Amino acid sequence: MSDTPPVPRLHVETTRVDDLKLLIPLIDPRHPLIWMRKGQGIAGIGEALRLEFSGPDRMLDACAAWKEVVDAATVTDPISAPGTGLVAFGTFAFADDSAASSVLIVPRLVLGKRDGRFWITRTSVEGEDPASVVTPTARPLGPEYRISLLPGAVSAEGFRASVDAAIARIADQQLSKVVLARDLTGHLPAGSDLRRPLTDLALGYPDCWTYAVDGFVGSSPETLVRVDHGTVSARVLAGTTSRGTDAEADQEKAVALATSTKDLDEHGYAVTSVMAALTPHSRNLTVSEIPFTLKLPNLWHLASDIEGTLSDGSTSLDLIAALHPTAAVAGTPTSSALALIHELEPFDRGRYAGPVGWVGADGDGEWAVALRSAQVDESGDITAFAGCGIVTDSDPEHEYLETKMKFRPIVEAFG
Ligand SMILES: C=C(O[C@H]1C=CC=C(C(=O)O)[C@@H]1O)C(=O)O
Repeated sequence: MSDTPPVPRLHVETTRVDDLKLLIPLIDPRHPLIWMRKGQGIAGIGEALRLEFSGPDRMLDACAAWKEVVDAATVTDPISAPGTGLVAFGTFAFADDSAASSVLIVPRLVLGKRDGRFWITRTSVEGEDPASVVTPTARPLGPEYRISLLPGAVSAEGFRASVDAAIARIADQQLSKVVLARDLTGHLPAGSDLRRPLTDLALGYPDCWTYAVDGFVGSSPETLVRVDHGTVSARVLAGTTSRGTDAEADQEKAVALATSTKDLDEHGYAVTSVMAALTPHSRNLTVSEIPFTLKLPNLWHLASDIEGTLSDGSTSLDLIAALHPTAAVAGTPTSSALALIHELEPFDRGRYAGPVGWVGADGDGEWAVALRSAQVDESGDITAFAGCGIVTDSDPEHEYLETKMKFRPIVEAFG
């Protein structure tokens, strides 16, 4: 007899509503579920279904489990737009051997806004009274709090030493690029309202994907993959510099980044890895001819947009499984880079640099690379990571300062 629990039969109903003002005040202060950019997106409340995965096949297992959930569900969706109908929010661990769980969560209630359309999706499990899924009202934010995030397992010196070691391995031709991270840790006061940092992130970084799934929060500028009615797209980032202190200096920084051989090399590895992963699943795949400079409040990135048409019916979950980990967060070649990360980073990255996003019933979805993130545990412990691509011309002090810039969104949202 199989001991696999039966797949729950979900009853899902989307209805159009006239208006939804701000999404964040509507969500749970302690267990927020959100995915938004430029003020649009989806917010979730409660859990109708939670699926957990781990190990090397965590994403492929999620694909299979999601298909069963979709097949068993009854969905009424008169809008049929990205984020309507049955959706799950998801976050996946970076490493195959991570102790962090990877999850798909179907909320009881999803509130969505996109292109002037607003909707509410109610989900109940068969046997439950659908009327028990009540519409929330905005709740005032809880008391203000400010915490310090301090170096955790890796000190500034430790990070610089790891970068030195990585440069030596690259010089030895053991690999071409590796992405090394360091951690900051802190503790939140009991009952802290996570909608506060999320509001700061969403307002401060409107062009990034602001996300919260299972205590994992952040604002990422990097789209791992987006699948929408047969089109596939991604935004690859790698190569970073600081913002200038005035308009002229800022422009000079952008020009220097766009012409830096070191950053263009670092970027090239990341683009190649994404193209290689998407090519078997797409046709007409195009990439920006030369990388462009992407301006964020805390830094400049080199960016390339990739777009194509899906050729094999892959879902967004299939594609995150194919793409992860790209050379923007691991390195090149992938296996040597992962081995070096394992050797030089004395911590489990958890969900940092893994895929975070959502998937719909038809497999479409939007996934970011979980950068500029922090994991908040039930105890209030918080851990954040930031990393940099190391190539042959990297400089340890420069890379350390780059991690400081990358921590800024999280450090300022919580501090
Ligand atoms: C690994 C991170 O950023 C990646 C994405 C953009 C630019 C990067 C870089 O310039 O090193 C990294 O590849 C991070 O933010 O922790």
